[in-house]
Amino acid sequence: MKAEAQTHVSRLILTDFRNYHSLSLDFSPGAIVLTGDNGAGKTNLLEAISFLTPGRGLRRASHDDVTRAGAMNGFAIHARIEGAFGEVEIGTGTIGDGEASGRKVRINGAPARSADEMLEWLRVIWLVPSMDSLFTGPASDRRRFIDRLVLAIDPSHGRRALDYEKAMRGRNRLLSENARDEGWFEAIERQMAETGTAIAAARVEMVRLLCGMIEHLPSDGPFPKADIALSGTLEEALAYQPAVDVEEAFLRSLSANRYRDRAAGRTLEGPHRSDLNVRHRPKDMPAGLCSTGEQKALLTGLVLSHTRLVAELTRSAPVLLLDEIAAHLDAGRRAALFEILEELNCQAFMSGTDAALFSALEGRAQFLNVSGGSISSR
Ligand SMILES: Nc1ncnc2c1ncn2[C@@H]1O[C@H](COP(=O)(O)OP(=O)(O)OP(=O)(O)O)[C@@H](O)[C@H]1O
Repeated sequence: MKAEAQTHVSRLILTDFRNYHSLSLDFSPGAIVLTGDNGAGKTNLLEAISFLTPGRGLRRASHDDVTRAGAMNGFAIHARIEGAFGEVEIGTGTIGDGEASGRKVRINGAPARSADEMLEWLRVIWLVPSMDSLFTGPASDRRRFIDRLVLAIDPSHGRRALDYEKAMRGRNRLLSENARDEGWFEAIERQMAETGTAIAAARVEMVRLLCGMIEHLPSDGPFPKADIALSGTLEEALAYQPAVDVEEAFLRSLSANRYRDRAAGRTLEGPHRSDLNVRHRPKDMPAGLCSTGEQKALLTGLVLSHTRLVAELTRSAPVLLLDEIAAHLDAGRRAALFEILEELNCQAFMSGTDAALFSALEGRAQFLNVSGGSISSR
């Protein structure tokens, strides 16, 4: 079943972003293949598109890092987005605003209330090589991953996470200062319990929805549904209790454990410590113990399931950024991926050094050559 509608980036204009001094490009709605040598600027282009969503983009880079070396005034990204709603112009960057004030977002020329406003128009999902260590790296990577999935369907999740972080930093400060002010602790812990429970509940819900979407993957083939089993640790426990009891339990526990946390110098429990478990079902094995290829297939299956989920919930297929994915897949897996992308009906940017890997898409995709900060059609 094809997603009914699609949102896509139809034009992108970059100023002083990474190795692009000045670039203006028009894109077609379907598959877009970016090929070029190492260091040409393929990932940089995908990264620019990832800035059309809140956060620090697919490399989690600072504004200084993404500003072209030697540029004096920051960077700017302008995009025209087309969807069932018609057209909208999104502009973002630091030009004229300086690093201290952060990047600004404009929608149709007017300042946005916050970066989250971009999510009303466009959802961007990515799969990049740095995610290859998702299952073997620290739990914080997996928390960030699940939070990004939640954010794509619930824009208020970012605010919640910031509020929780702020409250926790306040509690940690009180702990390290050996403060005894009950009133302060109570106020901060109440806020942590409220936002922390909401964060955990949103993650539980995402895991539940994703499990449903995984069922849409093919039964066999390169990204089979039978392989993926998902669960969260804290989230799983919380999922089976009514939210308010959980909030009260978390609050009681925070209060009861001040002494322990004071000794540790930080808050030892809460959603900032939870993890996402992904298992290879047939092997009954944590994903982190699987082979590199198996991990890649599990991750690809997860990202495709999330793409389908976003398409269903928002009634519009999101934009996908797939960096160097084709190089890791054999011909059969590549063909299957292209088929799934076509079925999902999303605009998918795919990069690689070797155009031959995308030959199956001849006549069905827009092919672009990237070279030293400029881009030409093939
Ligand atoms: N702030 C910056 N200013 C200017 N150039 C930059 C900046 N940041 C990165 N670059 C340059 O961008 C290039 C890397 O581009 P990118 O990562 O997009 O390459 P790529 O085409 O994806 O290559 P690969 O195939 O090796 O992954 C490098 O040459 C790097 O020096």
